[in-house]
Amino acid sequence: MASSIGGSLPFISETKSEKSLLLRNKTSRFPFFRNLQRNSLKYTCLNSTSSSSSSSPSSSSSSSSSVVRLRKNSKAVRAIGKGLEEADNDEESSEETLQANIEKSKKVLAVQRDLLQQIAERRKLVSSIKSSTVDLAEDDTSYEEGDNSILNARIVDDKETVENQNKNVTAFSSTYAQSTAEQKPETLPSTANRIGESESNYGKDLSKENDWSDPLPSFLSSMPEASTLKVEKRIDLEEPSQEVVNDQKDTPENEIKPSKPPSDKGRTVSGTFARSSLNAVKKETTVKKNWSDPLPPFLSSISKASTLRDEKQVDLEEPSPQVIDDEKAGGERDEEKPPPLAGANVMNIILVAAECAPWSKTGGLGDVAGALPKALARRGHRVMVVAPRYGDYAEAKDAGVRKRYKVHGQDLEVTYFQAYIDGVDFVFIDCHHLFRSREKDIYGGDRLEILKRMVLFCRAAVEVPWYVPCGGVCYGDGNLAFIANDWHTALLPVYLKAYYRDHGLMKYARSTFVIHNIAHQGRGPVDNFVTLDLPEHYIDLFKLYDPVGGEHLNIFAAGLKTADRIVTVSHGYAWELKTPEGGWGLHGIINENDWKLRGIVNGIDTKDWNPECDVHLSTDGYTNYSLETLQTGKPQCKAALQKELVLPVRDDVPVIGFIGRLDQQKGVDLIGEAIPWMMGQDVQLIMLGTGRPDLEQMLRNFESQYHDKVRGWVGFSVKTAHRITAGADILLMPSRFEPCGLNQLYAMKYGTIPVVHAVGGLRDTVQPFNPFEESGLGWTFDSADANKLIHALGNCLYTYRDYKKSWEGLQRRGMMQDLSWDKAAQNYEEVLVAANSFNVWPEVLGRGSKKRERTSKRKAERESAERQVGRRVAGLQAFVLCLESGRRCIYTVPGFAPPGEWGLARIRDQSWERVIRRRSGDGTIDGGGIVIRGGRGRLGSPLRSS
Ligand SMILES: Nc1ncnc2c1ncn2[C@@H]1O[C@H](COP(=O)(O)OP(=O)(O)O[C@H]2O[C@H](CO)[C@@H](O)[C@H](O)[C@H]2O)[C@@H](O)[C@H]1O
Repeated sequence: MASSIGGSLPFISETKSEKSLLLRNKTSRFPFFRNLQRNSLKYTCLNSTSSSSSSSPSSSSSSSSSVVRLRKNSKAVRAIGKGLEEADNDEESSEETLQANIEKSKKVLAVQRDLLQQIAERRKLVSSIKSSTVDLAEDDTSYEEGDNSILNARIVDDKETVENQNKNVTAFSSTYAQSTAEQKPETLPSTANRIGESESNYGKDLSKENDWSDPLPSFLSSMPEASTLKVEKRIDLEEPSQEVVNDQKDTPENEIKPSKPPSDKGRTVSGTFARSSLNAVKKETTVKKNWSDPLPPFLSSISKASTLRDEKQVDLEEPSPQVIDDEKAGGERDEEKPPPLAGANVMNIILVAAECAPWSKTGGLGDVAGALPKALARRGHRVMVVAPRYGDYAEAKDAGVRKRYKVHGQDLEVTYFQAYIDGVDFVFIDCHHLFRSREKDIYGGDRLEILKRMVLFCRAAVEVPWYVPCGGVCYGDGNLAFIANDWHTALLPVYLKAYYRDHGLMKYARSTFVIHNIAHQGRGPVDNFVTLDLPEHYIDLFKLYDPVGGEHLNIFAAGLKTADRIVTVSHGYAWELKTPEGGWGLHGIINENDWKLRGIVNGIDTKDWNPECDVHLSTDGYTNYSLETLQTGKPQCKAALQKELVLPVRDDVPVIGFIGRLDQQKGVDLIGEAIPWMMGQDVQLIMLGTGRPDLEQMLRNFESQYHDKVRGWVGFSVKTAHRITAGADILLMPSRFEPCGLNQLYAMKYGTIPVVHAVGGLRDTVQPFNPFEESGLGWTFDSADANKLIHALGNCLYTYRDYKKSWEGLQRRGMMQDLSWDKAAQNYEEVLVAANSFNVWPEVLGRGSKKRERTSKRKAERESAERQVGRRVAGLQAFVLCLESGRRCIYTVPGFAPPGEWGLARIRDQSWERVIRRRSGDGTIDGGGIVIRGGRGRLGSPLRSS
């Protein structure tokens, strides 16, 4: 019988020690179970008793001890048990007596069953109350609105029911409690409940932990347990213990799944826990709100817990700031702050330029200096822009740093102003004497004066990472990359080398020199060298002889030679620079340094130059427009432009725009040559520019001569530039050379069709229209010739008039391009990484061959290299870059990757040094470096293949 009962009721069949073990297991996983353990063991005895007494009359001792226990625990049970004892002692009893005893036994069982039944019902009731409080907590609105009558009635009903139910078990539980000397008072109220928990599992397999759970995590489902509440409370108010977190993770029914895969595991777990805790707190508070004292014991304890959290209640309707912060922090970090796009290549970048939009701008350089750094910052780099302070810039505050420099015998004080905008530190170097006086004409003054400005600017700029704290911390030279731009800052790489690197300082700061326009080189007499304040032997870097300038001092040349990398702003221009026509006397140096030159096409600032949100289109009849509203928005802008410039407001006439410096480069004179033809067409021409006086006058003449068709705006107006770009149908760019050109990019973004001379960046960015395939972005002409311009413009006008669909296709294709800086920024990053890596090479190679020296220095080299690359390097894979006689030629270790191009070198059992030496030993390398990617390991240690 016992076995059969045991078989069907595994819990009963378990030995005490087994059950104890089971409970201990539970206890170890759920802290609150520790408080249950003692009581649970008692229930185990009780259950054993009942099962024994009912299952096996022969096991009298067991039966009798059970009855003794029952007597201790309940008056009713005691009375019946007494009857049983008497029955046991009377072996000669009649059959009726036996029958009576059996009946009595049955009654005992019936009473027990009844008790169990009541307890089970009570437990159900508790569950339903809990779920109703969960509903309440979840439905804050209806609760808050005060429409609680039905709810309150139900709760009162429930409460009464609970109290009635409790009365039924009070005698049992209180007696039991009294008889249990070691029982702690605070656990008493929940005793019955625990019985309920135990007994409701009667007939179930308790080894299945599901029996202990409801949909809530187990520590929450045991809310009635006061001690449990305390545990919860502690957990809620403090960080969850690792054990608790692990318990949750380990326990299937308690799984609290993170909503997102944990990037920061600890934080996610913690955040999830905080949310769970919040729910628990909410439930408890709701209970407190609806139930008045006297409460059933287990609810009193909830009340106590709630009271203890009174100060938190305000936060409960709205989650506590801490919880929100936690969640936000987790969420934002996951969603809004993904790992940097630059990954392990993250570095400190300082872009130095003579102008920076929107504070100072005369052309495209200002645009680039204002936009490229933001794109680099978006990739995760720490980025600074250093520019002169020509005026009062509202955003920039005095950094409180003062420095003095002597330039050309003049003692000059420099101050630094600083702003942090869009993730970029903008540092403006102020020197009233040299910069502030030039607000209206930043490149004005005589040659020496300009040279002095640039000398001061570059000397101060190269030291900014040491003196100007940004966000409280100076950049320093760790993993630092300078980006110098055009001749104005070509001295920066030279100063970096002469003042610092030659002396073992800023050893791992690198410089990249960007060519926006090689036509301006900072040429001057060789005598000007003294102004540069450089060691005598540096003069060779500057001296240049060419048929145009004779022997002269060339700032641009020195920058090209000294920089670690050279970038120019398009692929086409990179090629042109190497030609005598495009190199402007520097093509020889460019060719020599071809290995470090790369073309990267500019992007555009899609916040500034975007028809959808262009601030200059929000007034005066202009409107913002998008691809969807192109057909209405753009004509509206066109009409507004015609109106503003007092031209006939006509939708059917093509409006041709020109924006740019009025100089030889921009080919504005070609427009002059084509004007007679153009005026024979039904067109309107709007030109905006400033520059050479003769060309400015030309614009004025055109306007007065063709007043019904031409407007020539002489001046610099950013607003008008934006409005022409939006209102014109066609943008003319007949530049003789154009390193990149930004206006054609802006035009395409605004649905304005470019007609350009296919040169430099214009050729790279404006694919010619192909009417057969309906492809391309505009019209190009292949030489700087007025007739060619006329031919291209004629085709364009023809399409505009007669092929509206093709025209719209051109507009849409242009607008749909991704012209943002993001791609370019990624390319710049590659260049900066290469600049950083390149110079590992001579330092690694340049050591003596003696083994001891090698060993002692290797560590320092390795550490330096690691510092420079900014992380542990090498390991499984390495790129080995070697240079051969000025040709860009990248080798890898023979046998492991194809030579002559980038390749993956899987280097087996070869030390870093041996790799280098083997290559250098066979005479194929006369310069070069190493780029290391990924993996773990250390430079200098054996590199093993995976
Ligand atoms: N009168 C005026 N009023 C208002 N705004 C005016 C203006 N004249 C010009 N601009 C603006 O200045 C910028 C000119 O940029 P460009 O790239 O066309 O020429 P720039 O030759 O100065 O730049 C050099 O550097 C850039 C950046 O690398 C290269 O794209 C380019 O080919 C190279 O010559 C545009 O934003 C344009 O709207």
